Amino acid sequence: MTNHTSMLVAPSILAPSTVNHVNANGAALLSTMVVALVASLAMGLLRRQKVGATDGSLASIPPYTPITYPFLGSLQYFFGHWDFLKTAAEKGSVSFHLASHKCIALSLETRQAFFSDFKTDSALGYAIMLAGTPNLSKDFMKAVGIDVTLGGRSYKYLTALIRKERVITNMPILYAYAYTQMGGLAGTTIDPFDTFREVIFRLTVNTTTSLNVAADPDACNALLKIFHGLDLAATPVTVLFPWFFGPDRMRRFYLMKQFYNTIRNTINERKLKGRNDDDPMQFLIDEGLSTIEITQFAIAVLFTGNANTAVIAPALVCDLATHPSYLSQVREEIEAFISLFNADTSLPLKTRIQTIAYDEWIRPGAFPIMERCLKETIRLRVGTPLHRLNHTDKDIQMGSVIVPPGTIASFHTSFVHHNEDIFTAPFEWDPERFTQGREEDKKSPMAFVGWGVGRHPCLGQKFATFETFLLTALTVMLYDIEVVDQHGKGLIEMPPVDLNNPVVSPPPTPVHLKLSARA
Ligand code: HEM
Repeated sequence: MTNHTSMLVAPSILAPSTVNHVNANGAALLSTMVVALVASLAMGLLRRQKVGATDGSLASIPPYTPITYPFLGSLQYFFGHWDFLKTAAEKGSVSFHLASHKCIALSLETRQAFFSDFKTDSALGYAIMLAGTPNLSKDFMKAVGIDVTLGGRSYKYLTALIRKERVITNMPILYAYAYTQMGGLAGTTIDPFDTFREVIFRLTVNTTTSLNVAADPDACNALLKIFHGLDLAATPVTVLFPWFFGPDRMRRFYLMKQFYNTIRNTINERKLKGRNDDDPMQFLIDEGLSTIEITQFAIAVLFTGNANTAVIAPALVCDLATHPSYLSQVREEIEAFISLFNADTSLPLKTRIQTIAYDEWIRPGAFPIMERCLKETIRLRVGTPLHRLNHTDKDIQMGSVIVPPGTIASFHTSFVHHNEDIFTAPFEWDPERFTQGREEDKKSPMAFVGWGVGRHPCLGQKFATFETFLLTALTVMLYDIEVVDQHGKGLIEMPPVDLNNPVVSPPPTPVHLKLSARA
C-alpha cells in the first residue's frame, strides 16, 4: 500500500524545503514571521506564555515556530515530517498551526511526560493528523458518523479478540492462510511489502473482524483495496480543511460506505444462515454493537493491526537477507524451535509447524536472536510522529509544556530512535546494540519506544510478534532469499530509511525478494 507521502502534491511556491526555509533571510522571512505571529495571536496560541504548574514549576505554551506560512501555517510539516519536527523542536518544544488545527511539536526532553500522560486522547490525535477527521465538536463528529465514544470501547473489544485463549482456537486457520500465501513461491521474485501485507491483512480480518470475510480471499482483497483508496484520499487538504467536502473527502465517504456495505451484507447473511459463536463479528454483535459501530471498529482495528506489522514483518526478512550471518543464526534458531515440537525433518514444513501453539511463538526467550533482530528492525524503521489531542476543556500539562484545549501534541520517535547520543551509528542495523554489556536502549529513559511505552503500550504486540515470527519462519525455512531492486539487481543493503512519512512505510525505493528453493 502506498504511504501517505507518495501521494502528497508539493506545490513548489508553497513548499520550499524546510532547511531552505529555515536558512532564508531578509524580507521574505521577516514578513512571514510577522504574519505568522499575528495569525497565531489571532488564534490564541500565545494567549498565556507562563502559568504556574501544580508542582510549583513554571510550565508554558511553547513559543510559536518561525517555520510557517501566513494563515495556512506550517505546511512544511506535510513535505517532511521529521525535517520539520526536528528543525522546529530541536532546541525545545514549539507551537505551530495547520490551518485551524493548533499543534505543538514536542522536543526530546518532553517525551516522558508525553508518554506518561493519560488525559489526552491518542486515537483522536491520529484521526486528525492522518485522515483529516474533523475536530470541530463531539456533536459534529457524531453527525458525520464518527462516534467518539467507541474509541475507548474499541480497545476493550480488541483486547478480548486477540487474547491468547481466543487466538489459540484459530491456529489451524491462521497456519493455513499463512502457508497458502507463502508456499509455492520458489523461483519467483516478490514485492514482500505487498505479499506480506495481503497475508497479514487476512490474518487480522480473521482474528478481529469476521471468519467469513477472511475465508474469501476476494472479499479480503476488496477490503484491502478500500484501505488503499482511503490512504490515497488522506491528503494534506483533508487534514487542513476537514470541513471541506471536496473530491478527496467525497471519495473517503464513498469508500467508507463500501466498507459498511461489506460488513452489513456479512451480518445479514449470518442472520439468514444462523449464528457462528466463535466468530469475532458474532462477538461484537453479542456485545450489542450496531452495524455502523462494527464498521467503525473494523476500520480502526484493521488499520492499526495492519499498518505497522505489514511493514515491519517484511522489513525484518529483508534486514536478515542483507545480513547473511544473522540469517543463518535465525534459521538455526527456528529449526531448533520447530524440532522441539516435531523433529522429523523429512516432513513438509507445513506439517511440522501446525501443532505449535500460539503462546510458544510469543514465549519470551523462544527466539533470543530473532527477538533482538525484530527489536532492531523496529528501532530503525519506526521513525514517525505520534500524536495526542487535548479533547478536554482544560489545559493539560506535559512536563514544562502546557497543551491547551483542542491542541494536538506530537512527538517524533526519531528524537530517540535515531539519536546518536543514545544509539551508536543509529542508521545501521545492528541487533547487538541490545545485548548485555551494550544495552544502548537502557542508556536513557524511554529510548526505545517502538512498541509504545507509558500509558499507550501497543495492545497488539503479542499478536504482531506471532505474525512476524511465523511469516519470517516460513520465508527463511522454505527459501533461499536475496534482496534485489526492481531490475533484479542484488542489493547488499536496504535503502536508507525515510523518516519523513506520517506512518511507518515501506522503503522509499522498491525492494524485492528473490526466492529460490532451499538446497
Ligand atoms: C510490528 C507491529 C507493531 C508495531 C511496531 C506497533 C507499534 C505501536 C506503537 C509505537 C504504539 C504506541 C503509539 C503511541 O504512543 O501513540 C502502538 C499502539 C497501539 N497498537 Fe501497535 N504496533 C504494532 C502492531 C499492532 C497490532 C497488530 C495491533 C492490533 C491488532 C496493534 C494495536 C495497537 C493499539 C490499539 C494501540 C493503541 C494503544 C493505546 O492508545 O492505548 N498494534 N503500537
